[in-house]
Amino acid sequence: MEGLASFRAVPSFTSRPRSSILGTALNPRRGNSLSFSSSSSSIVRAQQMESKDDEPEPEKIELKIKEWENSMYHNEVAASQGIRIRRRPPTGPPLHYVGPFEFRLQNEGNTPRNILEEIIWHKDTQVAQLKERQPLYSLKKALDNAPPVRDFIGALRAANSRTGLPGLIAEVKKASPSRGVLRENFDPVEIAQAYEKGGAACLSVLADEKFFQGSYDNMLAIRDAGVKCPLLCKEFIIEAWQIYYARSKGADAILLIAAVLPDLDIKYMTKICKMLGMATLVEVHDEREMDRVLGIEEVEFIGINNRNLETFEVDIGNTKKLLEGKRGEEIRKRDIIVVGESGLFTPDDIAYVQEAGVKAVLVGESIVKQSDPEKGVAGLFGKDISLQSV
Ligand SMILES: O=P(O)(O)OC[C@@H](O)[C@@H](O)c1c[nH]c2ccccc12
Repeated sequence: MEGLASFRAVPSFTSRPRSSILGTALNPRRGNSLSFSSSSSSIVRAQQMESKDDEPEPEKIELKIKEWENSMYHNEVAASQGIRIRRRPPTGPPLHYVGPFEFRLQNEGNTPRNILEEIIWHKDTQVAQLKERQPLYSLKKALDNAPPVRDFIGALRAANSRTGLPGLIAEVKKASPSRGVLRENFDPVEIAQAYEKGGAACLSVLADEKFFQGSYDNMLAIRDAGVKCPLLCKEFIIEAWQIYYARSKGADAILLIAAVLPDLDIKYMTKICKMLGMATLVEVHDEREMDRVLGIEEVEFIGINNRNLETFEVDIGNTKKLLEGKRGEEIRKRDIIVVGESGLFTPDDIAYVQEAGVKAVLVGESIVKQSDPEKGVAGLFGKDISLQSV
């Protein structure tokens, strides 16, 4: 099993473990607990906690360290890359007495610092439950029956060539934490069909139920209805398992958020998407994230989110800012497709981000809340961009 390390437990008779106790694992045969201290290598030294008088014989103990070690390693690496989002609540209560409950600091212990962190902590629990129900080996079998993958980036390039405007990724989104319910009478298939008729090149389908009232199954329903637009699974990816799961539900592209994932995760997950024939949209919000992502050679498809996912502030000037100077030159040299995301409502907004250098736009609110989303698409671009029009 991944992350399992086996070693010979070398009984130690020190009265207490070295350094801080970072985790414990039960020794299945003896019911006692082991402590292990921090170590830079993936094999940690373990020490018997048994009291001196027991004569523990050396024994081969398998110690599952994946969660503990990855959690420690992940947080350190993430912090070194400027990632503020923690993958899961810090374990246990605050490490020191913080006074009566009513005087506790808001950010003490297990309180998420912002909505993005709250969503990621929810994902951590949700993905663990989904994996229990459908382990990776069974998911890989489900992939044999998945609908064929389609060329997401190719569809955007074709639309851009056809209309001379940025290719539209139209978002099937019922609600969001920042805007609440956008559309009460929400039929994902009807909305997808209207977007396609209006000229959308691709669709973005929210999968998260708790915060966006979305569903993975909406992707299958949209495909079963005969919609040809390739689908982006709009989800908060924290583990590779989710990529396989999205593919099994008909996704053609995956979103990876740089504010959440360290570089190595982005690199690794991009390779998995490529192996599955899927596109990987890597999303950035600021210069540091853009520079990190440009440093990953596998990246060919970048989204600039004009919305700060921690504060919900929206500024379409963000797209222009991140495409200026050396960054823009690097992107053009590598022919990286850039998507302008969020806060786009009018033809002037589209013209502004197109002038900045995007070849595609990701739009949700301004068209999903229209009574006729097909007309909403024409209103967004200021002209009919449907296949019948040009
Ligand atoms: O509804 P808007 O402002 O048009 O934004 C759409 C899309 O960009 C937005 O939903 C989005 C882009 N990246 C995200 C990451 C998580 C959640 C949501 C998003």
